[in-house]
Amino acid sequence: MGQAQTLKLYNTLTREKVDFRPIHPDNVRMYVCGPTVYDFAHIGNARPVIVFDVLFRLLRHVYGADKVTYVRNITDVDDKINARALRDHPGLPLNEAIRLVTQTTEQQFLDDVKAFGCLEPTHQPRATENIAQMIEIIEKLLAKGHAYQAQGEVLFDTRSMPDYGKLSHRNLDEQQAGARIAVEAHKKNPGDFVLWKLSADHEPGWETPWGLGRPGWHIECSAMSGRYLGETFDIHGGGLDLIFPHHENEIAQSRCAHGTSVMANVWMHNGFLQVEGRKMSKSEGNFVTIYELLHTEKFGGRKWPGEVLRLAMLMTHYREPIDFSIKRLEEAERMLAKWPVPGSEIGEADPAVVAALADDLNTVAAIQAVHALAHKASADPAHMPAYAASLVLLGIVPQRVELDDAVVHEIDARVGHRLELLKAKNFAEADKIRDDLVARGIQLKDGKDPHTGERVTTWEVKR
Ligand SMILES: Nc1ncnc2c1ncn2[C@@H]1O[C@H](COP(=O)(O)OP(=O)(O)OP(=O)(O)O)[C@@H](O)[C@H]1O
Ligand SMILES: [Zn+2]
Repeated sequence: MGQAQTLKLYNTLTREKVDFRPIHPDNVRMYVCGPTVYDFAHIGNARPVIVFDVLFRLLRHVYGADKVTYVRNITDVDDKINARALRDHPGLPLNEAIRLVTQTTEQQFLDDVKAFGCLEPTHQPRATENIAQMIEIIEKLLAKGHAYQAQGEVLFDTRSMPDYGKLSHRNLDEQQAGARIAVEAHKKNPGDFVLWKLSADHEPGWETPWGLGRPGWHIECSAMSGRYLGETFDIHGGGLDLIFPHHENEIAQSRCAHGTSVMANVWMHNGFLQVEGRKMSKSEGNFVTIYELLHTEKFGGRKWPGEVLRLAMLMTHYREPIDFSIKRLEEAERMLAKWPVPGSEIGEADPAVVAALADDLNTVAAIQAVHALAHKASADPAHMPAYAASLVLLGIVPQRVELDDAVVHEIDARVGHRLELLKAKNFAEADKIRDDLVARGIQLKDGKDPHTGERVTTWEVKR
């Protein structure tokens, strides 16, 4: 655990890699936008969860496990949730139906994420449990002239903030000039966004000075980050699609309400998981849910272990897009098959792994270093403790494989075929079979039957 290790992180705010210096090294604070709980999460949604789990692990390694506070929220109030509740539970009162949707979806999300070996964030606040904090921020914004009421809504006045648009590098004038859509009549500026809106009788609502209503999306994260991390904190993360408008508007609300010059010092965004070059998303309909991947045979005709998806995800740098495919999962699985199951003794992580991760989470280089270490640890147990510690940083635990009968049969048959090839002195083909099996983590041991003197081959799964 060395404080000497300086982390370099790419900051979307400045568009450059910076040396990371926490505001208080004994409480490093990170907020990551969590899921809106109306439907199963897809494997694209898993990317920020996994990427920021690696960062959480790294921060804990560098600053100490009890010196990092990680908040990932649950958005459990949203019009998409209301629509889903109406669709799925038409007989129930809306609020009851909403509770059913959010509770089951939230539980599903937590189960999904567990399969990826993610640590639990320090806090996982729900939006509906932070309404008072949202109201407080909106009151401040109104009092300071950064917000106004119009047609049953409280709106943020983007013109009231001179440097609005800094994160996404958008300029209000350009936006206005380029606006194709007519400005909604009640808005002062096209970029103004909803902080609060009135609810109809059947919609979920909370009593406020502006009537019974519900929050806009962005205000939730300002309220929850402020409550758990303070007005200014170290790192704010999420997927690339959140830069605008979500994060831009979080910054506007928090900075204007608190009178601060920054909300978070470092803004980090993961790239998209794509299918044939397009972002995996619910609206595109090109998604595979985490549940389907783990528990059904929908993707490639089989189930996939969570750690395989995790490794497949980390085989690309977090800011690059990933084109998702079965080939990629197979590649990760083959690599994992060669990694031994670590012993229980955890030593010091390999400096090469730490250095790679400290360079803006270079998981590609970190995995290469772990791979080399896995090889060494297989040959010499003295390397096991360092190997185990390095795996902890990546959050990957290679499991002993359980082979089903069909696979055992297939391997037996190939081993038998190889023996015949050897007898026929077709060494090239025989070696090909051996190499193939080795690539799957299956080690062959050639010997002689002590009684008959005949060549025999046994095999085992090496992990
Ligand atoms: N294809 C993707 N690749 C990487 N990250 C993604 C992808 N799709 C969504 N995310 C991220 O997942 C997190 C959860 O977001 P959210 O629950 O709002 O997803 P969503 O917007 O419902 O998904 P969708 O885009 O499919 O509608 C966010 O950080 C978002 O940036
Ligand atoms: Zn957010």
